[in-house]
Amino acid sequence: MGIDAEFQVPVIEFRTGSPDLERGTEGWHQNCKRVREACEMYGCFQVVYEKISRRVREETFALLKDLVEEVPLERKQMNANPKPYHSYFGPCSQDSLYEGFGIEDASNYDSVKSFAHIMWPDGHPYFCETVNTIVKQMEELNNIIWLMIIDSYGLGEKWETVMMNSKTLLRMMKYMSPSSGEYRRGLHAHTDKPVSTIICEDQIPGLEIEGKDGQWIKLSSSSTSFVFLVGDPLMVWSNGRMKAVKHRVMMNGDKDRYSIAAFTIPVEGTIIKIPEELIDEQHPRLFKDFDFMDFLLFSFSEQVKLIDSADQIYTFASLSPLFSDQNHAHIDN
Ligand SMILES: O=C(O)CCC(=O)C(=O)O
Ligand SMILES: [Fe+2]
Repeated sequence: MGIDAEFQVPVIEFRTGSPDLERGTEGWHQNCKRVREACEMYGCFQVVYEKISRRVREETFALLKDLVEEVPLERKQMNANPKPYHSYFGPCSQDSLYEGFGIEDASNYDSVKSFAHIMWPDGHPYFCETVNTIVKQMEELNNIIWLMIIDSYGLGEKWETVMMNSKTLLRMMKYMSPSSGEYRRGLHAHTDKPVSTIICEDQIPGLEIEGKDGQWIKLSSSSTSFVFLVGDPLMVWSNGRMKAVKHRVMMNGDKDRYSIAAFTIPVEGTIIKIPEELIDEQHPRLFKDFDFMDFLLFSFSEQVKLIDSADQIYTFASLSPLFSDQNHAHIDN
């Protein structure tokens, strides 16, 4: 399927200190509308957010490069967690360009500290401070977006608490550059299993999202922008209004790509449930309620490997198999 480099996903600017970020203002409501439209039409958008400084981004990526280059593999492999997608993955074959680390609940300083103590004997306090700072800021950005989503559907306070009860899983990634001239897969096409994701990349592009007709759209971000992606549980929560966008990472050129992603993971026992306000005659309930962790475990289980990533949520929670088959049958590449 082709690449459409011309096509752009929406770019929404959250200006620091402007009234647009004060809940209830005219500017806030305009942003709510933009965020909702982007999530419903594209399942993602780029957000310009200067409150997270270039400096903290640069420092984080410099530290990530040190981590990748300096720490021996045996230590990296000690970044283990029984929860799916929370651990270290090294290049598992010569074919693989991907290497990634996971820190659960990374806005909590102690979590970053335990990670750093495994990687470096002295616990690298500068790593802890920098990484914890950027995660807290990314979490704040995620919370603003979440409040905008709630307000865009006219929902009440109850939903704010549910969201604020989530934790942030940080993944830090390196994608090796392929041999010269090649255009190769760094990460397979998938939809995200956490509620939502904010991605921050370091200058080298590579992230692509699937557009309406199956064409791939390359995203290019700047040093002040981030990508927000709707995950499967958020799509369910919105009763299918929002789109969980399929995305992948493709590499070419001779530079490695580094990125970090803040994933929203609800606390243990959270039930993903469609708000009553989003169910009516025109919008009948499309999904059953489910425990978030059951879905995460399901989507990483052996039995699911043959199901396309975007279809897994329908297999797991759709109330109408027909809806799933007709709208989401496609073959992964
Ligand atoms: O590295 C990226 O830009 C994307 C990572 C991603 O999609 C994921 O880890 O789910
Ligand atoms: Fe992803």
